Amino acid sequence: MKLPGSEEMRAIDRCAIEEFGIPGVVLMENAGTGTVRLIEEHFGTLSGTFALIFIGPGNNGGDGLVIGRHLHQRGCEPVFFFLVSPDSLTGDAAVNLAVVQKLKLPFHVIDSATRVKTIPVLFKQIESRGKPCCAIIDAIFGTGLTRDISGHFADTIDLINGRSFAKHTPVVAVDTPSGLDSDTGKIFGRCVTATMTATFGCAKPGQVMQGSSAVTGSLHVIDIGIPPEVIAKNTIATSLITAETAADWLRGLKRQANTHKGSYGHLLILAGSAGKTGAAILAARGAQRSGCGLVSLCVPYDLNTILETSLIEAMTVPLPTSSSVLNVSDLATILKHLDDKTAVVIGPGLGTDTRTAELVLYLYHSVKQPMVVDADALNILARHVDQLRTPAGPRILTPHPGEMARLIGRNATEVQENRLDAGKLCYHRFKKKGRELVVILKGAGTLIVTDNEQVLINTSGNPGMAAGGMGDVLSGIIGSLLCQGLSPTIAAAAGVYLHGMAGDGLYSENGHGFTASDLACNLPRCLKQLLDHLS
Ligand SMILES: NC(=O)C1=CN([C@@H]2O[C@H](COP(=O)(O)OP(=O)(O)OC[C@H]3O[C@@H](n4cnc5c(N)ncnc54)[C@H](O)[C@@H]3O)[C@@H](O)[C@H]2O)[C@@H](O)CC1
Ligand SMILES: [K+]
Repeated sequence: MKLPGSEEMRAIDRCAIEEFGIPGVVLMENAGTGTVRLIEEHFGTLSGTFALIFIGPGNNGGDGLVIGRHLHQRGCEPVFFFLVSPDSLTGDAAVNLAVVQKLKLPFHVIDSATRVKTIPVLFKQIESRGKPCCAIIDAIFGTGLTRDISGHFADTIDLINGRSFAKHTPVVAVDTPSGLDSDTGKIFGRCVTATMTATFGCAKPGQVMQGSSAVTGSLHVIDIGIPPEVIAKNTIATSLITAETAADWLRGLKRQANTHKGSYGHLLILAGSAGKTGAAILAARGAQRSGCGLVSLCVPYDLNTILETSLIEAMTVPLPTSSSVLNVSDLATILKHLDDKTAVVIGPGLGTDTRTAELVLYLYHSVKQPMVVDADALNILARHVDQLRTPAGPRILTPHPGEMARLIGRNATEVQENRLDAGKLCYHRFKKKGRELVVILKGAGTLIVTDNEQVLINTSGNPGMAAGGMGDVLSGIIGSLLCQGLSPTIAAAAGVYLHGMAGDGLYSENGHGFTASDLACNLPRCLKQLLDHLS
């Protein structure tokens, strides 16, 4: 599913209007009627009720005017609160204002803090006539919001959110809750907390970012008559990873009867140190349980027994001069074992010892195979950004917010406030010309930034996955999908979806408390479920 940002949505609207000849007022009409239909479906009959409709300065306000007209048509009394002078409306919004004025529908101009305070009084007056309020409609700002909300706009949003005068009345956001940056999910100072959002044409990237559902409420996409040809013709950088897309990407993993392990690649994992052997084990399990043909691990000599006894189906390479951590002095042995491998995972539980760091930097630069760079390998990269040369092969970086903060020189809160910007910044910092790079920013709504700034946002996963070892399993899954022939971007995107899906199965059955090992065990079932759905 495509998620156009505000610029892209403007281009889509323009294309529908100018190139395909669909008038803007028609799109606005469809947006309004679609929203009213949605309200009716969810909140029941509208006849004999009233609704408060807050109208802002742009076309979002125009949508609100259409909504009011159609509520009126269904026997619901619309009460408009204009947050700007009605005379200032232009274009399609002004066209709809003229109709509303001809119908003599009631309105109030709320253009100061003092006037905001009159809203509860007006509400009580209307309610005393014996009508219930069916909804509060937020048509203040849509995709045209560009700066922090202040003054009487902010006061109105605070009043809507507090609404002690109308505690149980649902709030319906038109296109997007006013205050939510539809590109990034950032809040412009204030934001309407909606019960439901009716968004037009397509969902927007900011609406699916971490935490945005707290302000969008349930999100519904309304078809406003933008032809699929218009969507196909316009470049949209962001899309959603769904079960359908993941299944389609994994199509090639369906197995023929006559097959052997050599067809599914050989993954080399460089992970683990004294006290963190579990990270290496979990990465290997993630790889094995997502169908990797063969898995080998390069391990410090002293830890070899632990790994060999825990991973009986994997092979290990005990490194002679590495004791508790991987050591650059074993480089020659590692390079020898790299020769026949399809892909590499480096980082889980490695530690950041200087001898390990030297090894990681060398391999990041020189390994030709695609490489998943995770955990401590990322912490090492973060300390040596200036020394990084063009890598010899594709790289997939898999930071969680803390690691991302170190990679881009911000703190974790800043990363979480604008995950999209953080992902893009990291991509540009590590991108080298001619080499494929994929950045995966983990967390709720994991996002992936890849070449040409394409952004993919994941829809699977749950709070039960906030537990140690989950990331290690993910690195193994992605390594395994690379081994099975998927491109770095698709391995990353399908891997992230599969990982979240395996967690979702466990969470929906028993809630949180499942482990990364449990999740790994659930991978074959999820993979099968996805592949079975393919026609
Ligand atoms: N043909 C179209 O373009 C369609 C547009 N539609 C609606 O139009 C919306 C986009 O319309 P607009 O581009 O007019 O944008 P908005 O309606 O979001 O409002 C933009 C206006 O708000 C002002 N503004 C921005 N930030 C502000 C702030 N912090 N404080 C005070 N004023 C601020 C701007 O100066 C501008 O006047 C969509 O979200 C959607 O609801 C729909 O009707 C479908 C068709
Ligand atoms: K809105």
